[in-house]
Amino acid sequence: MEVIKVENLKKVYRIPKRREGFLNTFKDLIKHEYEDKTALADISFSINEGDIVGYIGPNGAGKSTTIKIMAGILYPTSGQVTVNEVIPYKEKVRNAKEISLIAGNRSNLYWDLPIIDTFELMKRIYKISDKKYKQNLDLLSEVIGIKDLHTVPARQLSLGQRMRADFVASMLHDPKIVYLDEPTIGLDIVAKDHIREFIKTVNSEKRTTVIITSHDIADIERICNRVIVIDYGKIIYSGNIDNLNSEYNNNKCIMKIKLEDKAESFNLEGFDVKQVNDMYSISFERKKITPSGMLNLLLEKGYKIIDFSLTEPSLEDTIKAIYEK
Ligand SMILES: Nc1ncnc2c1ncn2[C@@H]1O[C@H](COP(=O)(O)OP(=O)(O)OP(=O)(O)O)[C@@H](O)[C@H]1O
Repeated sequence: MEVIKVENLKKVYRIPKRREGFLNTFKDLIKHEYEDKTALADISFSINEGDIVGYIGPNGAGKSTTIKIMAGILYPTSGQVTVNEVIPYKEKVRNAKEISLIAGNRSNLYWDLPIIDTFELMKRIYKISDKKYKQNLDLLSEVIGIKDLHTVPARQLSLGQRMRADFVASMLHDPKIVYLDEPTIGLDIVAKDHIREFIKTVNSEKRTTVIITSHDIADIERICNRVIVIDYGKIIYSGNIDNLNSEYNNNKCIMKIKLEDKAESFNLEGFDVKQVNDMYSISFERKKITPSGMLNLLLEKGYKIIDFSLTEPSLEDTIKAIYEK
């Protein structure tokens, strides 16, 4: 079932022009001039219930702008967004009941209060019943591991603990859709894994739809079943992660070999060869030659191979290649 539909979304920011110099600053105060900045040129996609979608792109691509429009914080310049059959920026309150927006660089917790007080406040704001509140608080605190921290003020928490408490605060009302903007930014590897597992658990137990933006490709690789890549406010890829690798890398693979005779010079015409320490790395496309075909070719040419390994470009390599294009 489709829960989010975005059609021909466009967002142009109007920015006041600022010129250098005292006189110009004075003139700018009297007569405002503006310039247009297109953040979203034309974005269309739909997302089904229970999907975990990675919404990625380089800095300034338009990810946060899209999320803010879907969350009802911003109006688009043109186009249409429907979230749970609601136009989010027109019916903000109705929309807010069904969603949650969690940003790694901002907190929803009250700084000086014990975190349980923020949770209680969420209970009142969202009119959560006593039964549901208790159930969710117990379950979420247990899964994310903050049961012992309920009485600690937010300002005394580490970044990782604060982030986990933020997740609990934002999930108490059982949102159908969760927007995550850089949810693991600044966290250590263990804390990142904890957050990723939590997202997967909530998604599978409650069928929560999750849209996540992150510059940490591991977030996308570990939890998403689909990815949308945008750049300059346009979609450049939408589909599953495996296809992304084959579509952009032509099923490239890299064979690293170590030769018996270290002094032997090595070159393979028609292939990209690099020397890395005492090994050579050969890049080739599977559709041109299979890995076993490559091994046979090397043996036929008389090279004595004493060690070898085969790798495929990581998702990070693929996405880097897309951004560079
Ligand atoms: N409030 C604003 N006023 C003017 N321009 C803005 C505003 N917010 C964003 N922009 C511009 O719109 C474009 C898209 O910004 P946006 O924050 O959506 O990108 P992003 O993909 O989230 O980037 P990042 O990965 O760096 O967070 C950028 O060029 C940015 O400078």
